[in-house]
Amino acid sequence: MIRVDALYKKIGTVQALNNLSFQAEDGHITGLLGPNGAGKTTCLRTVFGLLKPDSGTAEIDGIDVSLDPLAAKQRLGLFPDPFGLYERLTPREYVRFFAELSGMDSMAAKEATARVLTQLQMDEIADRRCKGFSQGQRMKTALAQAIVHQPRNIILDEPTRGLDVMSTRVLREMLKNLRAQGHCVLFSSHVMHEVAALCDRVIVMARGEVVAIGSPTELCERTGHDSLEEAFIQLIGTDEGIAA
Ligand SMILES: Nc1ncnc2c1ncn2[C@@H]1O[C@H](COP(=O)(O)OP(=O)(O)OP(=O)(O)O)[C@@H](O)[C@H]1O
Repeated sequence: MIRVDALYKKIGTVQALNNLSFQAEDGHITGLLGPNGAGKTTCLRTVFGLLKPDSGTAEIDGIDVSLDPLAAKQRLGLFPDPFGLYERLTPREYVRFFAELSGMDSMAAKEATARVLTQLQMDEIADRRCKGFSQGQRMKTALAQAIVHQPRNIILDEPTRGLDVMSTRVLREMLKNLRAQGHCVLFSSHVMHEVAALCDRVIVMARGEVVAIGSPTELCERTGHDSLEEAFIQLIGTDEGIAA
């Protein structure tokens, strides 16, 4: 479970997070939806411990990220930008490297890497260099890296940005599988149909704060709109920075 409570963060003159509080549950896919500049990335970076909030707390399974970052990170996987893989490494080398970074000893990292590569049906490409990989193969490698240490919680920042339809579908299935296994999945997006297709719960944010929380259906009912896009526009108060 991921919980943020009363997070404030000012970056330069911008109040990027402004009393942000919400919870993402195990066994759910939670979407962080908001227009450009709403504070989604700032929130996820704070949850991962890359940014320190001015005040407020971020907790992973009840562990305060600021107080015990190592323990919190062991329970958290961060899906990296699949375009930024180390091209010279094979998935096996790449994933094992990150397994060791998460604190596993060499043998445990080797075994965990073999397990996750098989789980994601990557055995055939596991020992090829990432250079030249298709987007779907890159995404699988990125996901293997994020989950090799078997974190209960996984966060993804605009994971389908720049992906083609097939790769987006691969990613969707991977996220649904994680949910079915009881993981807590939190991802940011400003793409309506993606959120509608995947999320059990949506945290709608704008200007660094939560403006609504609910399932896509609940958000439609609450605003009296049939379409999610219309519901979101009403909740946010503008259509600026929204992708259909
Ligand atoms: N390093 C930085 N320097 C200056 N301003 C920043 C920095 N990082 C974030 N901000 C500002 O903080 C606010 C929130 O940015 P953030 O990247 O969290 O939004 P976002 O919801 O992820 O947006 P997008 O959908 O465009 O990626 C924005 O106004 C942004 O300009």
